[in-house]
Amino acid sequence: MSRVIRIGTRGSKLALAQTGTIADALRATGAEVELVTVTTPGDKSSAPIPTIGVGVFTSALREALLREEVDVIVHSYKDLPTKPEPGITLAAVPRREDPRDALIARDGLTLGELPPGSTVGTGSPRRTAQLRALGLGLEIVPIRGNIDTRMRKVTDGELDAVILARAGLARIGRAEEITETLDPIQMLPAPAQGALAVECRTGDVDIEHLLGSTVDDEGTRAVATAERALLAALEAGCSAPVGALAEIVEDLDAEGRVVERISLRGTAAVEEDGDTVDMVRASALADKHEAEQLGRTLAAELLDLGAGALSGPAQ
Ligand SMILES: NCc1[nH]cc(CCC(=O)O)c1CC(=O)O
Repeated sequence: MSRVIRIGTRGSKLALAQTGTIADALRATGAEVELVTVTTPGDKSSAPIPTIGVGVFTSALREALLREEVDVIVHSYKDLPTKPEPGITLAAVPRREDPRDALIARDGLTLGELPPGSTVGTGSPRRTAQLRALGLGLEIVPIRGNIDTRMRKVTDGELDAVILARAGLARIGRAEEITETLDPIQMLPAPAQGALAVECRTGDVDIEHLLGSTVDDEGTRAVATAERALLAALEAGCSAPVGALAEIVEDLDAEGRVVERISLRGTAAVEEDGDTVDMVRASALADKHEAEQLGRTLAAELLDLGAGALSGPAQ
């Protein structure tokens, strides 16, 4: 392509790392790529994310895309609102990193080794609810800030531990400080955690085809679709207490042939007067081409089990 491809990015270390992988992949095809930094209101605010809403990091990037200041934008998929944005196309979902959550604790401790009363920092209602459900007697401390700021609270001795997405730590080169990668049986990740969403303007077919043929990964798209359909059906924003993990698994069909299916596990909070009183869990299996339906079916099951129809920021 003869035109220079402008990729819009936030200025954080994580955003630059994520955008960098897409820029590198496009450059490898011979394309000329330029990075354009966009400052979002979410970068300037110090309010807790559940208060300011999930859209704060994405809307400024989308506005820059719609104003034609940039041609491609890259998000952490889990930070995207579930509602589609008119004029914007999800052109690629690249191969996902490890979706699990990670513990960074003092003295190399694991979750099970933290004594009752230990302080664990997280700003996520999903992580908070699942930690409480484990019944370890941990004290959950609300925190925010970028990954480095959160990690510093452990190295400075202010907190005993923090929980962060493994993918983010890997992307900024700090995965070796993880003291335990949490088993999804204890802690289901956020829907689409560890995956990226690469967007372009609807109708910009050159860019759409380029992204689709270079960085899109069909399997990741399928699992992320199942997880996000579950989230959407619960009408929850990314900061609501919902966890989901879909995986491609091999199964046998009626004739004994090996086929790929999607397995989906989900968890959601049972709420009373806005407080989480319990977490319910369920799982299901479906054909690889029925990702969306699988997510909706599992959401219906979680609602039957008492999950609250969530009213969180669903922008
Ligand atoms: N909500 C913030 C956010 N958005 C994406 C990531 C990490 C990368 C990812 O999950 O893809 C993080 C940090 C975290 O949750 O630890």
